[in-house]
Amino acid sequence: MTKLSVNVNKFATIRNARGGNNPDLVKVAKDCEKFGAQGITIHPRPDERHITTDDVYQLSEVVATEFNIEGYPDERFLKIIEEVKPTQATLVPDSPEVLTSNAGWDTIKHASFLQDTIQRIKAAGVRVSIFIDPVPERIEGAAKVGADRIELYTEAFATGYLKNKETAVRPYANTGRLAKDLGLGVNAGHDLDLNNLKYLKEQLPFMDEVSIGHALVCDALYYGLENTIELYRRELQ
Ligand SMILES: CC(=O)[C@@H](O)[C@H](O)COP(=O)(O)O
Ligand SMILES: NCC(=O)COP(=O)(O)O
Repeated sequence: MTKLSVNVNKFATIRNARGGNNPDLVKVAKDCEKFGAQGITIHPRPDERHITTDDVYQLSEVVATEFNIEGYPDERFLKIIEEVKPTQATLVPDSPEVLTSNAGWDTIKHASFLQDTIQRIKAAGVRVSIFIDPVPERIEGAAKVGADRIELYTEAFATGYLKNKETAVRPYANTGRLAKDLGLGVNAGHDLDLNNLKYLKEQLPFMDEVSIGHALVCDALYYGLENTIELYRRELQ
């Protein structure tokens, strides 16, 4: 089964736009789970443009499904992980000023840093996933540095899907199977939506989790949150 983890960053973006507590992120997360989300994902960026540090601790008290915290593993992030102990930490090589995540890890160039970081997070009893491009050598590198899972960075798939879906999915299917053969779990995320998700699932039936935020929140503006989560879950059946 491929679990749907709803990334609630953009609900926090809307909330922060007016400075109050509407939408209430704790209520949103609980409702997402009530409507069928099998996980909640957040990405507490250093500038707190959406998810704040307070959000992290408040959500950690209420998330009853899988709690996935994404981010660059600096000391601030690692302290949060060690204190909150989420289900999963997803390491993303983002610099603080990026508009959104735009690259996966070079697990060869940064092997030593990743190995030490993963060891520290695992010592806290937290599962570790590495945000990664579908490059075979880097998938092999993820296994070597001790990751539990990879998260395939699917922006290139989403973009290519609109032109030629077979070509777009091929590197993801190949490296996803390689990861499985190496004993890694396989997550996927970034720019997945109601148009491309079903095909990705058909070609990578072994995926453990997809984390979806931006498109899902946009769809919820039209279809409502409960209906939208049901629509995304249906694409993963
Ligand atoms: C790692 C990933 O692809 C997403 O979680 C992305 O980081 C979303 O971040 P924003 O919501 O800030 O665009
Ligand atoms: N890891 C991907 C994620 O959490 C959400 O990415 P997006 O759907 O907002 O592009």
